[in-house]
Amino acid sequence: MPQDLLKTINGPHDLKALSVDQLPQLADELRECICDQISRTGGHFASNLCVVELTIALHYVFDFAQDRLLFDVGHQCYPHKLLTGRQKLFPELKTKGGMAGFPEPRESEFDLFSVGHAGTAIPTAVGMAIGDTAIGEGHRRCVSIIGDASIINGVSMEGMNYAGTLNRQFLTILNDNGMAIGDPQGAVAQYFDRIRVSHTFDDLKKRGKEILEMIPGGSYLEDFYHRSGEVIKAAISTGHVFEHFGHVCVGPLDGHDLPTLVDLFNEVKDIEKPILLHVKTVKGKGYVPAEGDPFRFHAPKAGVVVNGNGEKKVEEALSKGELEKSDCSVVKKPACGGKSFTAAFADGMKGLMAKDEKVYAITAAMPDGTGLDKVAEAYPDRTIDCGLAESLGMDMAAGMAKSGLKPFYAVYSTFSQRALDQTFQEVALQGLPVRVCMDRAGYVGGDGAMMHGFMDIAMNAVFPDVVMMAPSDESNFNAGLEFMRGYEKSATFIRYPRDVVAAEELQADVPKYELGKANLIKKAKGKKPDVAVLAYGVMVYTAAEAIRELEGQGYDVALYDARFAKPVDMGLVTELIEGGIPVVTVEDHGIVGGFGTMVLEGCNEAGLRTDKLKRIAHPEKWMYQDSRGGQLKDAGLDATGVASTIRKFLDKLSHDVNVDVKTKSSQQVAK
Ligand SMILES: Cc1ncc(C[n+]2csc(CCOP(=O)(O)OP(=O)(O)O)c2C)c(N)n1
Ligand SMILES: CC(=O)[C@@H](O)[C@H](O)COP(=O)(O)O
Ligand SMILES: [Mg+2]
Repeated sequence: MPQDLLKTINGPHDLKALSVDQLPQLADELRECICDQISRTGGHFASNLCVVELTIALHYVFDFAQDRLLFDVGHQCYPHKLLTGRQKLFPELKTKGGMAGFPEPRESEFDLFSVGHAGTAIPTAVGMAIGDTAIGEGHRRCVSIIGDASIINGVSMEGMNYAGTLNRQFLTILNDNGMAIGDPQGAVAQYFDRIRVSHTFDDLKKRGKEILEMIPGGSYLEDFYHRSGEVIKAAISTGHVFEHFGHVCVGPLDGHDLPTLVDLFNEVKDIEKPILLHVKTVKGKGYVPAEGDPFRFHAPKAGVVVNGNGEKKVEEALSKGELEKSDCSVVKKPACGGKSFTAAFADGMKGLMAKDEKVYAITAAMPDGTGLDKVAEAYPDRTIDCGLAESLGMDMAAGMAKSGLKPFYAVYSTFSQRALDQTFQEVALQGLPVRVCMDRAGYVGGDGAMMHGFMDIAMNAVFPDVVMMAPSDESNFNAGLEFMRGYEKSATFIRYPRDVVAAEELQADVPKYELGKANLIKKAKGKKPDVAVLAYGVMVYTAAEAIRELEGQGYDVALYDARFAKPVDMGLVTELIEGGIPVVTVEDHGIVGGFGTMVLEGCNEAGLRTDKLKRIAHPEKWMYQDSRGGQLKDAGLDATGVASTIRKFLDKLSHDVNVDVKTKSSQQVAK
């Protein structure tokens, strides 16, 4: 398809110039453009296909140069970006200088917040509605789109609760595709499922009169009904759960029925009430394999989606009965070039669960991302998905630990931020042995600034007694998990990156984890090394590579796997500093409050000199979308960067010593 219409759209004004009859073709072209792009670069897929009609209809009716549009999570913003003048950026999706994978105000005035975490759209929309009204801009309409899984997130519900009291236009679109990344969890998901049948507008028209009979006479809804347009009359819903949150509820409607959506938005756009529009959609709509398996097509890697031609082949095979919808796994994931830390975690967890029936695993809507889907296959009764609710996950873990279980909460570092207060009060303050396993710790690559795990040490190390660890490779991961299983005195945290574990490990026999003890990986050649490197987590391997370069240049370096950021191995640090050996820390975490800073603070507490201590960590700046390798390089955290920083540090120290010696001798001469 040549995408003739799409090419003419440089902004919503061009879209508005089309006739409603042309919109379905535009929808097809948008889908093809997205399929083509994702086949080449990977990216969020099924959710974008899902909102094509909704996005077109919204931009067709509203004016988001003025009005407010907020996407929850934001992983479904590609059609929006393609309709708001960003087609040229799309080929470089999620790469440096290219299009961000999430809403990004730096890119366009049509994106209001830089977001990727769920639960943000409704509460921020409430704030904007209040703010706009207060400053005399209340004519700006406010619209948010949220998925069926994200709406159960605590802060979404809090937003709905407040929104129900707003006395102005406020439209929330519940995009109910019956999916989170995997299956949605909980009672609300079951409720949505019961009202899953998607009514076409024609069906609904037949129900129009029945609806009126269901509306209590004299109620605000009856009054509203009589003043409403035809679509609202047909689709107004009574008894919807969000009616009790003070919203007029409309739907469920078919979220792919473009003409009806356009009519509906025209009818609701100026209604001065909070309205909840419930639409039923198909995640992956229009790409048959994704419709059959939206879980696998949530965010496929490059090559998983087969471009236009391949799609036709799949469709053909389906129509000939050569392929079942459920069998769409014929479209294989490309080899990822090594075992991921996530896979190592899943294997490690299975090992723990095999030997200890008190071990339970929890995820908050990330079974695939955290590897717990594999664990659930082996231990379905001891693996819990609590839904898209990180704070709930943390509190459930607290309760389970209190009952005597050994909960391991697998959560992305960035999403664990959403459970900070629960970690503080319900876990740490109680001294409960919750085991928090933080995946995606460090730079994550293409998802960009909001998804890096750059503050998990800073955020959690402040709690007295907790233990913080990071494994350098798979053997250390297993040893670390085993330590956590046995440690009952407090919460334990382990962090690991969106990366692969080393195929060849640095140590043949990995010693057990001992609280607060680093592990010597490589001795210096001489008695007193030029420098000792204490690396944290996977950075041990980067440091080892940097050291090979330094040794080639004549430096004698010792390497330690720090293992613990809390407690820091102060015995080792004291020995090194008192022995006059410069110490360099290396980590994939923010410099503020990171492992190196823990060492620095430890030295300060112990009255040790810190002039021979150097921290290598994330610089204090936002790091936007790029490959993880690119981000590490930018931060000076690739092997070359680490070697160069160490070299400069040592050069400076020897220069300072020389200056010192010269100053002293000239002072002696003067005497
Ligand atoms: C706080 C938070 N936790 C987890 C995620 C990871 N995540 C991204 S999309 C998604 C599922 C969202 O489901 P839904 O809201 O129904 O949207 P859909 O993907 O179905 O379009 C999850 C769990 C996230 N982005 N933010
Ligand atoms: C939108 C979202 O939050 C997730 O889909 C996230 O992008 C997944 O990241 P990974 O690819 O690292 O699992
Ligand atoms: Mg959904």
